[in-house]
Amino acid sequence: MSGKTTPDYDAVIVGAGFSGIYLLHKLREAGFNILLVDAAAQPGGIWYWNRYPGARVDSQVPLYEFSLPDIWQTWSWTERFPGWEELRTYFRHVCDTLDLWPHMRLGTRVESARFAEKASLWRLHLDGGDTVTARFLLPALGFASKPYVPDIPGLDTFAGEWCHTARWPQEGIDLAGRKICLIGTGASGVQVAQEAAKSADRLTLFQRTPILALPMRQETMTEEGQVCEKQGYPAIFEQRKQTSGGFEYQSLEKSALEVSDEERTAHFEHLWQRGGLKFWYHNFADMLTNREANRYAYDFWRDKVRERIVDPALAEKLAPAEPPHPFGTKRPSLEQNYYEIFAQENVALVDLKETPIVRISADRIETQDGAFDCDLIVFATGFDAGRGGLIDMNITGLGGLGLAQAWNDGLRAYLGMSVTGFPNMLFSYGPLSPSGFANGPTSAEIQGDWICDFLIWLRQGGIKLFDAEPQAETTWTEIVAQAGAMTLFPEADSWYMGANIPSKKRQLINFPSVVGYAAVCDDVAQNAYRGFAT
Ligand SMILES: Cc1cc2nc3c(=O)[nH]c(=O)nc-3n(C[C@H](O)[C@H](O)[C@H](O)COP(=O)(O)OP(=O)(O)OC[C@H]3O[C@@H](n4cnc5c(N)ncnc54)[C@H](O)[C@@H]3O)c2cc1C
Repeated sequence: MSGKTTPDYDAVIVGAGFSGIYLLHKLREAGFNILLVDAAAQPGGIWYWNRYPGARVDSQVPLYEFSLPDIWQTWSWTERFPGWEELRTYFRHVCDTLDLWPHMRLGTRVESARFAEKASLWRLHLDGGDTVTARFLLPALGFASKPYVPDIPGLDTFAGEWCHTARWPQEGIDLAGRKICLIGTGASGVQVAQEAAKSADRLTLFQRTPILALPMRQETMTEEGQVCEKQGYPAIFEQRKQTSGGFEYQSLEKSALEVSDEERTAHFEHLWQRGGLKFWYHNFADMLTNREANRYAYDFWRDKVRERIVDPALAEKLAPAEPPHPFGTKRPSLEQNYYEIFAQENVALVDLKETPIVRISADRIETQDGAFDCDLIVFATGFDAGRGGLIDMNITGLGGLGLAQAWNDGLRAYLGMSVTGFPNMLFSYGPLSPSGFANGPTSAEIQGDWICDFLIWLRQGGIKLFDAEPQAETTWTEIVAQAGAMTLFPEADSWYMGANIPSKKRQLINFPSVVGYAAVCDDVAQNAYRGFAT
């Protein structure tokens, strides 16, 4: 195949999560010849890899599903916050209903992708040795394709089992009777902890920063109940595009500082009782921009959590009197009984700020002040978010420039989809788009529709090549930084700021408004795809 100037496909999509599947459906409908490749053996994206005990979504349905009527009219959920098994079954239903299987090559990793300049096409090397070519490359790798495992001395000498939550063995791991050391208290750490506490002989949870977790308030859902609810779905799907997080509500228009103490507390209480992430996205207008407003939210959260913890020393570690960072500037997760598990005899908390890990040996983790026996280490230590999966795909653009090299001094991308020097490539749910702040399916559909329209426009114009103009890329990258600077996000050492990965440049990696982003993308499209050289 090498040397051909006519590509095998109009486009190759990499990734079979919400973004890739939506793109495949839209582009096929528009008459393009498409191949979708995914390293995972089943569709579902992160819900294939993150199948640890307790893995479930924090965005409730119907927000966390496609808005395509053929799909939701023929599907019903059993839980408001579905787990990974149900999400995987949902994805199979989507692929059956939309007849996507013939266009998908699963269990196949893209090892590298190189832009062939003379032929103006992408050449992809797949594991197993095959090569495919495409006019357009559409990586839909999500932000969480590259798990991060900290470099702790001695891990190679550990005699037990260890794994990252996003590389949980597909056959599962029985947690019953195990001595488990769980490192990390982000969303995945909370979910594993709740499950492990049920049956582990010993669960030791290593915390660097307390998670400011919110009550999930899970609900079971019946088919009959959903028949009624579905009447409201089209409005909800429309509404989620009009908000900053891609959820059903926007933050309030009021400041937390302009209302009385009673009114403020009543709104906090209302959000708290309703559960889910609403306390994050439907709170006062200035919660994420004003320290004083934010502090009210933190204090409310702290007092609610402390009511559930009897031991004052433990309460200070899990819900400190002073906020570890402004509320909501690290992704809050949802919990079901997280704060209660620490009262169990088989559960212990280790504060890594007080006593950092020194090394791992054959059967224990050693910290500065103690040693903790274990036969299973679980790393819930997050991801090299945004860029990791793209860099690992070994993408080479014009003049032999690799993406890793292009991002050496920090992330840059026009509209969070296109990097100058990497023509005919558009990625979804990537860095400098709203991704990390956006409800997944909302983002998949907004970007998927936009990418599909762009490829149709190129086809209509007989245009075979586009590249982001350097100035457009620089301007967008600055806009994201400026938007971030107006918020409290830069005050936290979070993955949103790239701070979880040693040597990663500190910058806000996502644009903090879905609706604002969609408006800019629309405007670019209305203006003959301004900022793209063709
Ligand atoms: C544990 C966890 C919980 C989450 N919870 C929520 C939530 O509550 N709400 C929310 O909105 N979002 C949540 N997210 C974010 C989530 O990523 C999005 O909701 C959504 O799944 C993104 O879909 P995607 O298609 O863009 O990417 P993904 O679902 O990440 O899919 C990317 C796919 O690309 C494939 N891939 C990567 N590299 C290669 C390669 N080189 N070759 C071949 N295939 C490759 C991967 O195998 C993967 O299947 C969560 C993420 C994680 C990790």
